[in-house]
Amino acid sequence: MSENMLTLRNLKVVFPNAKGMIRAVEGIDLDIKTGECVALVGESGCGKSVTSLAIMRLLNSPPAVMRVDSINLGGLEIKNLSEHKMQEIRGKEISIIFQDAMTALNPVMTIGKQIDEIYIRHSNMSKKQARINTIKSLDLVGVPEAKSRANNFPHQLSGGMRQRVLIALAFACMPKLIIADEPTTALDVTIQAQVLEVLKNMQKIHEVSALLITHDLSVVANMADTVYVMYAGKIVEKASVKDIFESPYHPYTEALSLSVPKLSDTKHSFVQIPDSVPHPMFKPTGCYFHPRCNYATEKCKERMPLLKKLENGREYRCFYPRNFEDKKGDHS
Ligand SMILES: Nc1ncnc2c1ncn2[C@@H]1O[C@H](COP(=O)(O)OP(=O)(O)OP(=O)(O)O)[C@@H](O)[C@H]1O
Repeated sequence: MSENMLTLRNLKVVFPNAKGMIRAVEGIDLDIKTGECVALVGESGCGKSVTSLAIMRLLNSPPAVMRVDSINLGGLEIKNLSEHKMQEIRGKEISIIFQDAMTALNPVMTIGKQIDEIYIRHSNMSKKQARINTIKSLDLVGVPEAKSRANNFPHQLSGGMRQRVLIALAFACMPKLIIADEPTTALDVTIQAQVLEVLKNMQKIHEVSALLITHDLSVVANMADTVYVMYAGKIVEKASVKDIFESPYHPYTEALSLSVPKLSDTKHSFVQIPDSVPHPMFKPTGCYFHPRCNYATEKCKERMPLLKKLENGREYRCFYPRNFEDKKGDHS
C-alpha cells in the first residue's frame, strides 16, 4: 500500500437556491492508497454522499455547483473528462455499490443478464464466456446455486442476496476503486455483518481500493484501514481505524465512538450525541461542532480551527484535541 489510487483535492460543492447557498462540501482532500479501504464517516447531512457522487462525476449540475482542484484516479486526472469518457470509466475503473439494491438493479432483467452485460461491455467477452464469469462471481459473493439463481429477477431474491449481487456487479470488471455508499444500512444486523464480510473479502482478495461511506462507526471497525470523519461539510479528523477508536482527537470523533455499543458493555452506557448536525444554510460561527461540544470555549465560537496535518498522517481540526500527547502544542 504505497501509491495513491485516488487523490481528491479541495472539493467544494454548493447548491444555490432562492434563499441562499447550501454549502454541502467545503474544500475536502481525500487520499486512498492502492488496496486500502478508507471510510468516510459522519452523521446524516454531513456531505458524504455528495462527496462520493462528485468523485464519480455523477452530481447533477444544476442544481449542484462543483469546484475541485484535482480528482486523480490512478494517475488519470478525471475532473474535466467528458461524460462520454466518464461512462467508460464508471463500471470499469470505478464502481459504486448503493444502499438500495432494489433501485440499483434493473427489475425487468435477470441478475445474470445484468452481470453478463458488464463483462460483455467492458471486457469484450462472448455471451457464453460472460455467463461463465457471472456464475463464478455470484459464487464468490456467496449466492447459493449460482447457476440457477442467475436466472432470477431481483424481486425473487432476499435483501441480503440482492446486496451480494450488487457487490458481484461492482467487482465484475476489477475496478481500481469501489465506492460503497451505506452498503448495508437497509439490511438486518445479522445480514449486515455477512454482507460486510463478503465485501471485505472481495476487496482484500482483489486488492481493490475502496471508499466506504457510512454514518455508523461500528461498520468501519472490521472493514476500514483509514477513517476520515466529516462534519457539516468539512473533514474534522483523519486517522487509522485503530487510532480512531483508541485515541480519537476530535470531540466529535470521540462522541461517535462512544455512541457505538460494545459487546463488553453490559450497562448499556453508550452515549448519544446531543442535538443534530446544523442545517447547511445556517452553520454556526467558529467551529461548526461547538454548539454540541462539551469542551468548547469562546475561541471555538469565534474561529474555525485549521485542519492540522501531522507527520504520521493523522489530521484533526480542533483547538482542544482529546487524547493528545502534547497538550501544549499549537492547535490554532
Ligand atoms: N440535490 C440537492 N439539492 C439541494 N441540497 C442537496 C442536494 N443533495 C444534497 N443536498 C444537501 O447537501 C448536504 C449533504 O448531503 P449528503 O447527502 O451528502 O449527506 P450525507 O452525509 O451523505 O447524509 P445521508 O447519509 O443522509 O445521505 C445536505 O444538507 C443535503 O441537504
